[in-house]
Amino acid sequence: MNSAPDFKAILKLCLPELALAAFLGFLAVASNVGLIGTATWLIATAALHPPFGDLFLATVAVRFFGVARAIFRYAERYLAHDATFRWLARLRSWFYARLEPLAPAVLHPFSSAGLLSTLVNDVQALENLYLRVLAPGWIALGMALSLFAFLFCFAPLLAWLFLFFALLLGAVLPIFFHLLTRRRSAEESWARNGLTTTLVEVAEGLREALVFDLVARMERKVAAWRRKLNRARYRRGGLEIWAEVVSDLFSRLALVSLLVVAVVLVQRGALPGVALAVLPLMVLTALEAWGPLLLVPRHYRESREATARILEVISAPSPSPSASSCRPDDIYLRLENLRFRYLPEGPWVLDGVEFDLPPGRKVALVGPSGAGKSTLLNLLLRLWDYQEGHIYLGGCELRSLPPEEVQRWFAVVPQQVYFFNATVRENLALARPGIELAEIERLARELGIHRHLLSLPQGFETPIGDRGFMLSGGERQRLAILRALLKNAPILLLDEPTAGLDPVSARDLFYRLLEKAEGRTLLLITHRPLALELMDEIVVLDRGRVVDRGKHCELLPRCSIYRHLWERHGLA
Ligand SMILES: Nc1ncnc2c1ncn2[C@@H]1O[C@H](COP(=O)(O)OP(=O)(O)OP(=O)(O)O)[C@@H](O)[C@H]1O
Repeated sequence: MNSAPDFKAILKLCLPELALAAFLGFLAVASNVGLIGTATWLIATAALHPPFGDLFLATVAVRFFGVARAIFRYAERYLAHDATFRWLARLRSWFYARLEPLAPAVLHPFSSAGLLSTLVNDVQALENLYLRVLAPGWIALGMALSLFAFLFCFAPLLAWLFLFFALLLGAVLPIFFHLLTRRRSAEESWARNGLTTTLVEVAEGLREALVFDLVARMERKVAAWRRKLNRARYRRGGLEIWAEVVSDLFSRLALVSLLVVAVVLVQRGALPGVALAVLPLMVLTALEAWGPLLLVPRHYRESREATARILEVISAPSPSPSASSCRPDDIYLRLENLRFRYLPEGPWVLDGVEFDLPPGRKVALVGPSGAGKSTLLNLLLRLWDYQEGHIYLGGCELRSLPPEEVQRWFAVVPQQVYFFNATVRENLALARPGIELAEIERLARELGIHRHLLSLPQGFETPIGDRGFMLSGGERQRLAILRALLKNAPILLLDEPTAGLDPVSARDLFYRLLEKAEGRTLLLITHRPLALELMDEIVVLDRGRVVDRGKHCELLPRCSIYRHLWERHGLA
């Protein structure tokens, strides 16, 4: 499934497999009603001492319905759960597949806690769509129609009375209680979302909370949300208990009414005496299937809200291009009058940037903090789409190329490196699946970081924890460089690659990196004057504009921003 479905399409996704399960559920309830009906008939008739032959068929029917009820119930549960779990798994994979190309540009209005809650809770909430909305609805509807037809054959008045109570218990009461509890349910889901978001914030910001002595404040915040959630649950639960009591009272009232009418009909000779016990008991048994209908409107609304949140995320316009037949014939990168801003009304972060990056050339992009250097790197990787101007890669407009195609040409060391919770080797192997450890070690040796990696507790097999938190800043940076080089992509994008290393190690590692990157195109983003004299060209960026460009020795005397960069580091 490629296009974003609406609520109806999500419903249709689960219909075919689950319709069979619901039909089996209906057969289970019908068998139960049949069992009660035939058993009551058998007992009532047996009291009149008829010949055994008259009871034979009913005895067989009781056995049949008894066994059928169990088999149908088992088959329904088995099929329903199996189909629901498979459906949820499909829904999650589909949601993730839609989510992936959106990251991070389109997702940035959503908080990570919100996304997590959508991926886990909202998809899970759709489980109720079948189990607590569709199945009880279908089963009750099927039962209402068949029992109505059955009763109509004996006594139309009883059939209409049954239909009246069926509608009252199955539609009027649930809708009435839903209207009554709607505000409470909304309060509950608001409090649940608040609690989830706060808990994720607390988990992510624990270190800062400890450092700034905010733990007590955070605990109070969590406790406040928990109290709000408990209060909302308590209020909603209280109302639902009342709803159950009222619904139960009405089913008893249905039984009494049916009995009264049946007595009158028997007295008038319109019904055989034995029907007095059989028909009302069958109705009472059938009405048990009406119990779950009380919560159908609530679960339906929750499923709709969950679907709306899922659709809100995945319906965001994806940066995928319209189909383009252009294929880059080389790796010549050209930026022409490039303009970009993060928000539609926000300031231009890049404003008319122009420069070329021919194959094999080494260019540094320097400038003060906030000049837009990392932003430019994100545009080159197609993580965001630019609004005006052009970026050409091998003659093709970058925007018209699929992000996967673009990302194939680049290896990157970003400012904030992400590592998976796996071993050093596994994280490095991501650069080139199937790569041999020997090759990783060879490159690590050439970069001069082999010794560092071997000094870790289990060498290359050391687990590095979530986001690599078990490594030092310098170790993370070394790994990131090694991983980028292992990718063997023709263009290297380095955003402050040696941040976190002391100046001597940084210089040593960078020189080795340049050696290994010989022949590849290199774009170095930095505001530290690191080996800039070795660059073919230096582009100076300030407030989103290229203010100067040239070689180190040309820029130093004439460009004040560049000179300032060196002076700040005491090098000019
Ligand atoms: N996701 C974002 N949403 C909105 N604004 C952003 C976002 N990321 C960056 N910016 C803004 O864009 C501007 C350029 O940021 P960018 O990170 O590209 O600068 P930089 O030159 O790389 O800075 P530094 O050298 O400090 O890393 C800044 O004003 C920053 O606040």
